[in-house]
Amino acid sequence: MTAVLEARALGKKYGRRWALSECTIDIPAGRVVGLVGPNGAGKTTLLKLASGQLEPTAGGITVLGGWPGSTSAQLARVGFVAQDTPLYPALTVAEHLRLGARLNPGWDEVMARDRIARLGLVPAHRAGRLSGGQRAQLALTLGVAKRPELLILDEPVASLDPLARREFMRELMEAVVEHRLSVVLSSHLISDLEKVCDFLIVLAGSHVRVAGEVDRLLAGHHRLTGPRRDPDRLPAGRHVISARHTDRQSTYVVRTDSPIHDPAWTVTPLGLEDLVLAYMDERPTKNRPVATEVRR
Ligand SMILES: Nc1ncnc2c1ncn2[C@@H]1O[C@H](COP(=O)(O)OP(=O)(O)OP(=O)(O)O)[C@@H](O)[C@H]1O
Repeated sequence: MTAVLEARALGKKYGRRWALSECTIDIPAGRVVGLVGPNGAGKTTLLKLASGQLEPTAGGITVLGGWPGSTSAQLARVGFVAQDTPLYPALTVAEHLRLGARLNPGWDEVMARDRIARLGLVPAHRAGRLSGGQRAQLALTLGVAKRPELLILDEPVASLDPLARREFMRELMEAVVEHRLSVVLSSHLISDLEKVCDFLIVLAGSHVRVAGEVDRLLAGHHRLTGPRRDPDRLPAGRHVISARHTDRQSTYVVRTDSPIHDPAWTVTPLGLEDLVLAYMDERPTKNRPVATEVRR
């Protein structure tokens, strides 16, 4: 299967500070990718590099086999909805749709109109008078109706109410299935991502902490709970991702390829949120391997 996004030692510096560093990932086509990490981790920077809005300082990135933003054909294949839903405040909803139709060769007029009607957006209203959530819905409509092959969404649902969020996620999944759309979606709402994502990237401190298929990542990580002890007394071959201790008890999240049969430990599986939090909690250390899963 072709990769929708390939990054090799990708880095971006603002002034003297790296916003993204040594980012190497392969995202297969047809996936819904959840991009998570703490504030300032580098998520928006990665998404802007992928959509051609920023130039790398180091390394390289290809999207759908081409340089991001290099040609109008390449731009037409990638949809991007920014975190701050940039619209033209003086233009009406209908004028935004007309602009979308003029700028995008694959524009789906029926879909755009249906979506606007279903959301109850009034075509004659100016974007500057819409609520934050309504603006986000309009921006999302423009991104989806463009019919891109890859849709990049930077915190698209943050300003939507819970019902609208659920509805949007459902529509997104329909578009993935019907139009073979690939999606990269950044969000702090892991419970939403859990429902739709089959590929996960955790960024923290400008580095990729983990990347791979959600099922395989969940199968390869465990929580170990037992009497307090140091990590060097853990069974061999386990990478410690996070550790917490009380006076009497230690709790580790470990990555391992083999089953753990050690009666000294209670072994429990992890959910997506536990996994994400463990990697976000991880202190950057030079010697700790980045758990990047390679495509099969
Ligand atoms: N235009 C800019 N000029 C200087 N520094 C920037 C610029 N944009 C981002 N940064 C810095 O780069 C780092 C990564 O920012 P980025 O916006 O990519 O993080 P993020 O993971 O998207 O954060 P959030 O979850 O808060 O949206 C931060 O330290 C931020 O301050």
